[in-house]
This record gives sequence, structure tokens and C-alpha cells, in this order.
Amino acid sequence: MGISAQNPSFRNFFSEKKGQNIGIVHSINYEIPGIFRLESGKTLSRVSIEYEMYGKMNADKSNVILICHALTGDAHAAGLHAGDKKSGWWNIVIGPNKAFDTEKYCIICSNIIGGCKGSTGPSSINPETEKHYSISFPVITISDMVNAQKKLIEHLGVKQLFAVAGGSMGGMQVLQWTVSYPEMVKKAIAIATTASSTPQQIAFEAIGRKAITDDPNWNGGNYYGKEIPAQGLALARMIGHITYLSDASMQKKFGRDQQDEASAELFPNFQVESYLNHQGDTFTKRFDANSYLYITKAVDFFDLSKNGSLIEGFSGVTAKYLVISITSDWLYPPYQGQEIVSALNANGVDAKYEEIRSQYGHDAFLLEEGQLNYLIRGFLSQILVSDIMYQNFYSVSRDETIENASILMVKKKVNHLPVISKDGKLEGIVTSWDITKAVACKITGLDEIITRNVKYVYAGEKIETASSIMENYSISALPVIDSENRIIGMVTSESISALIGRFN
Ligand SMILES: CC(=O)SCCNC(=O)CCNC(=O)[C@H](O)C(C)(C)COP(=O)(O)OP(=O)(O)OC[C@H]1O[C@@H](n2cnc3c(N)ncnc32)[C@H](O)[C@@H]1OP(=O)(O)O
Ligand SMILES: N[C@@H](CCO)C(=O)O
Repeated sequence: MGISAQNPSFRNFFSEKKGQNIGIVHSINYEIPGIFRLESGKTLSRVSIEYEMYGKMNADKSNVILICHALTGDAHAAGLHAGDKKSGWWNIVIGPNKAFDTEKYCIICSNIIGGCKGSTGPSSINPETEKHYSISFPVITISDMVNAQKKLIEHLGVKQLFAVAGGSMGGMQVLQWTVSYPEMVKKAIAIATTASSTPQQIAFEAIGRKAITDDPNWNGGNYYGKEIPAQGLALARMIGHITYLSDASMQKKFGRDQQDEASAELFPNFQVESYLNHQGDTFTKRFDANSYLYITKAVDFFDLSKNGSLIEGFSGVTAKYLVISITSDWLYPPYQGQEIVSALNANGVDAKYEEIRSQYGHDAFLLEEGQLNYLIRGFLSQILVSDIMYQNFYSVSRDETIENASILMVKKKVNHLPVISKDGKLEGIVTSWDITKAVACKITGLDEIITRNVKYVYAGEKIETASSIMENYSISALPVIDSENRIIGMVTSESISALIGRFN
């Protein structure tokens, strides 16, 4: 790695718990059955989705985390392919004891539709013509990428994702998931991203696309089996790569250092030139130019605002959110992460904003191991009352008889009955112990034995809060209420204990 973090002691603080690697992994290819309809209305058939899976699904498939990759990523997020020396692109956070702990969660990452790493894209063979799609490939959007992932997730029998996470364009997919399929996402982690591409972001992508289409080898997109538009693609990557770094990281990596004169054709190359040439050159060996055109356009089209309002765009989102920005990211600056959180909060969504303090620039989401692990681990392991409360609870009204209340308790095998008013507000609670005492004292009216000074919690509180109330007052069930004192669920000591076995 080229530079050390801005404040080494800060970085070490977050690196305290080292994870392990997951070893050899392999990719799987899934073909979506039938026709796949795109947002544009166009259709594709025999769409392939390449994916990798690390860790095991638990019995009810409730521990699945989907990882969404950035612009030039792929399904290989972690571990090693047999014979390779380089691990997957997010190996720093995926594995045993890492934030995306493969001992606890089942991690899935798939290559996006439009890509060139095993999923159907412009370089694939069109089954109707038996030729490369090239630029006959339909326009794709971030929403299409998410719809293709949803097909894969459904095929794997997963009803709800425990979390969806990703950086940059991966973060856009995260946002899109929670807007398109709110009921399918419990937790969302969007890093170094925006909810709407800005003119400056579009401008950089546009220059990259022009570099490709101006290369004579691009040949209207028909270069498969011929010379590829390597010069244009390399130039596109060089421009893009500058936006992934920062002024400070370039200073630190290269300063004004030059290469040996012997390596130069005309003038000695600065080290930064040589670095960009290397990045451009390597990129042409791993990426398809047409895919680059389609994917960057999908990023440019991305805009979740509705009628000009991001608040409106996020209406209906229910996932709990962690939004992370990077202090030195000038491509997706922190204000864009803050805007996402404000719009989510305005919709009543539990969304938290965090910043990674780094000099690496945008690509810090691929590099800042300690801070990423610390923030993501904390967010994934935080369990709220709403995660474990029972919404199907039984209640009584205060004019009920003790006999009826006790029959209900026996039939439904519960030890607590919240007492509620006609408009659903919490008035008190009766327990099986209250009833036992009432029978002993020959009391028949429920009203006389209700505990009115009832303890309660709110759905958004941490389970630690609920369990300490239970412990302090020696009670085993708490009503969960909303801001208008209406009861919306019950949390019990059994539901908290059940958590211990949740991910086994
Ligand atoms: C996010 C996703 O979903 S996946 C996509 C992520 N992957 C990529 O973007 C791949 C290409 N990008 C990179 O390599 C990115 O810089 C990062 C963020 C992934 C890695 O960052 P770092 O570890 O800091 O690597 P750095 O930016 O210094 O680049 C290292 C490479 O530059 C080369 N290099 C460094 N200095 C010079 C120089 N002066 N002249 C020539 N080459 C140089 C190194 O030899 C090394 O080459 P290699 O990758 O072929 O081994
Ligand atoms: N370096 C990453 C970040 C782009 O957002 C990539 O190439 O995908």
C-alpha cells in the first residue's frame, strides 16, 4: 500500500481485531429463466449472473448479506481463486472475524448485468444472432442491476436480506435496493456514494467514454476478435483513476519524483505519469470497453429523487441505514452522504452518518481496513427492539374479567397481557402472577389488579436498553410503544435469549 493513514494511532485503534482469510473460492453462474425485462422496456433472454458465496446460510436464510461492487469490480469479492495470488477486491472486510464475518453471515456478491466478468453484457453472445451484442446491447440502469440481483436472491430462496452493502456504484445499488424492494432489506450500508449523479461526476465519465469512442479501434463497438480500443480504454481509466485518489495521496505516493531518463521517450516521466500509464495499461487487460460505456452511463442516469425531492424519492424505505463518506473523497464528497442521511431521516428512517478519516480519496473504501471493519461490524451487530419484538401479541381491555384473561393466557401460552384502551393506547399490564394473587384474594375484576405504572420501550431502542429495564425491575416482558403511547409489540426475555442462537 502506498501511504499510511493520516493519523497512524487512529488507524491502529480501529485495526485491533484481525480477521482471517477464507481460502480458495469459486464463482457460480446462474441463468435467469425466461425473459428479463429492463427498465427501458427492452428485454433480454438467457441472462447469466456470475456470483460467489462465502459462509453458510442458516436454517431460515436470515443471515444473508449481499455485497454490490463498484464500477469495475466483479463477483470475486473475497478469498482466492485457485492459482491466484491476489485476493478478491473486498477481502479486507470479508472473512472469519472480519466485519462481514463468514462464520456468522452468508455473503453473496454478483457481477452486475452489463458487466464483463461472467454476467451478461455487451461482450456476451446474443442468443438470437449468435454474435456479440456489442452496442446492440440495451441501455441498462442501476435499477436493472438490482432487478437481476433480486432474481438471483429469489433463486437462492432468500426472502429478506439481512443486509446489502457496497461502495461507490455499489452504494448506488444499495440505495436502489431499499427503494425498489423495501421489504427485502433489513440493513443497508452505502459507502462513498450519491443518490443522484452530479454534473461533475457525469463530466468525468463523459471524457472517459469519448476517449473510448474516439479510438479508431473501437470501430462502432465492433472490435471483438480484432484489435481492442486499448488506447481509449486506458485513457478512460487514467482519467477515472485520478478521481479515485486525492491531492494528498498523490503527494505522498509520488511527490515530484521522476523516473530514470532511460525510460523516457522525450522527457523523463514523472512517477505519477508512469503510475497512471500502468493503471491504464493493466485495465485494458481486465475490462471490456463497451461494458465501460454502458456501466458509466448507468451511473450517470442514476437519480433517486422524485419530483426533484430526495425525501420523496426515499419515501417507503424501511431498512436501517449506515451511510459512510470519506473525508478526502472529492468524487463523491461527504455532503452527498449527508444529503442521503437527511432525506432518509426526514422519512423517519433510522439512518446513521459516519466518516472515514483518510487521505486515500474515493478508493479509501477499498483500503481503509481498520475503520471499515470497525464501522461495519458495529452497525451489523447492533440489534434494536424492533428486530426482536413480537407484533402478534394478545391484549385485554380493563373491563375484562380475570377469568377471561386467565383463559386467554392459558390458551395462548403467554404470561403477560398488556391492557389497552379502545384506541390502542397502553394502560397497564397483567401477569400470570397477578392473576394467581387475585384468585387467592378472591378478586374478580381485572381493573383491580392491573399494574398501571407499566415499564415500556420504543422500537428504535437498543436491545441492551430493554434487557437492562427487565433486569432492573425483575420483569420478563415489556410492551413496545410508539410516540403516541400506542402499543405496537412486545419484547420478552425469551426473545432476547433466542438471539444467542440466532446465527447458528
Ligand atoms: C471496487 C470494486 O468493486 S472492484 C475494483 C477495485 N479494483 C481496482 O480498481 C483495481 C485497480 N485499482 C487499484 O489498484 C487501486 O489503486 C486500489 C485502490 C484497488 C489499490 O490501491 P493501492 O493498494 O494503494 O495500490 P496503488 O494505487 O499504489 O497501485 C499499485 C499498482 O501500481 C503500481 N505502481 C505504483 N507506483 C508506480 C509507479 N510509480 N509507476 C508505475 N507503476 C506504479 C504498482 O506496481 C502496482 O501495480 P500492480 O497493481 O500491477 O501490482
Ligand atoms: N476503483 C474502483 C472505484 C470506482 O468507483 C473501481 O474501479 O471500481
